[in-house]
Amino acid sequence: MKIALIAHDGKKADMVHFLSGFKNELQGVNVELVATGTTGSHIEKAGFKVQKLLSGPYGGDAQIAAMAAQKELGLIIFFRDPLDKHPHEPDVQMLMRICDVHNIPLATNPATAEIMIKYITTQLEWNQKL
Ligand SMILES: O=C(CO)COP(=O)(O)O
Repeated sequence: MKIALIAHDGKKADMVHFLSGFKNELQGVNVELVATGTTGSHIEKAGFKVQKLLSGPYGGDAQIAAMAAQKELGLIIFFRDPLDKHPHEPDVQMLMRICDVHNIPLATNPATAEIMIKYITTQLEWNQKL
């Protein structure tokens, strides 16, 4: 399963902290990570293998939306910063709309993402044992 990761600048540290907490679980299952450019660089530095797309403001969110529309993603984790402005807000809205159009799970905060990651890693672990 492919998981897309995106974090606004004010939430990048939260993303790295979150993923690091699930490193063992994620490494034990068949999960591929894809991320917008700068988020991907942070994740890579934390020791994860990740496919990096364009930076968000340069089209990275749109690339993730295209992957979602083509059913290439099992889950999107997007830690948005609700206290900051973003020049590419239309792309952000478009990504969230595409997730709803195609019924793609989208976690926009760590509490939701934790529930999803725990569920997914348990299910994948179970399937890999079958
Ligand atoms: O802007 C973003 C999400 O809207 C994230 O993009 P970066 O990961 O390139 O900073």
